[in-house]
Amino acid sequence: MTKLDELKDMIDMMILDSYGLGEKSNSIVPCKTLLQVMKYSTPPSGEYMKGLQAHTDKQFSTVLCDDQVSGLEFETKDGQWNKLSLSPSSFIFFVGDPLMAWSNGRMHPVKHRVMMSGEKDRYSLGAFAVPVEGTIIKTPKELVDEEYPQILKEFDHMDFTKFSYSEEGRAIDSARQVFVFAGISTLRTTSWIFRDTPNSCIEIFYFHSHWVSEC
Ligand SMILES: O=C(O)CCC(=O)C(=O)O
Ligand SMILES: [Fe+2]
Repeated sequence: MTKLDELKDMIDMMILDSYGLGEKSNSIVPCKTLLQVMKYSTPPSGEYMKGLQAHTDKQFSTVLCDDQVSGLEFETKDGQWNKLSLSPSSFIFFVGDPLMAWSNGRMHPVKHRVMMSGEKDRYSLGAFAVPVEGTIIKTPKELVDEEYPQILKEFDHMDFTKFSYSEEGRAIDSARQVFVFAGISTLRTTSWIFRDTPNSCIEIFYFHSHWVSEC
């Protein structure tokens, strides 16, 4: 088991404990880890250029580290974009849409993007926790109450992933896809148009994607 898996499992345990579910289970959903290295090229001088479009993660959760070349930004709840600078020894943990769904909206999948400026390429390493095939994302009954009525129907993670990459899914703002796909009270709507420009500077430099473990 890799150190990154240990970190992810520790965070899962902290989440379960914080909801009083630690006694019942020691993992949230069965996942495999997908490791991916990304390179974002330095933009033409003086430009501020998109490296990765704004999105919420479709994987269950993500542990990310970088080479201290800034570029990662996150959106606050009031719509402001802030830069995130990681120290050399730190990792960031992103709540993905499926973890938000499991927690019945108690955990917030923050929207993030990469914007490049300056003179150095950026490299990042992501360890994406991907639910194993056939996993149904379902809120435990303990997380549904009057304050938090159920917001999503249970769904197959693979079906959601396929939807998010479909033409219909791509026309919807990333953060809303899961609500359109599985929302209980949300009407199916495509009014959130996802905008993209062809001038992105992301390049998957070393797409070494392999399953490193089964948890
Ligand atoms: O490379 C980064 O800094 C962010 C990557 C990311 O958000 C993703 O791949 O989902
Ligand atoms: Fe992401």
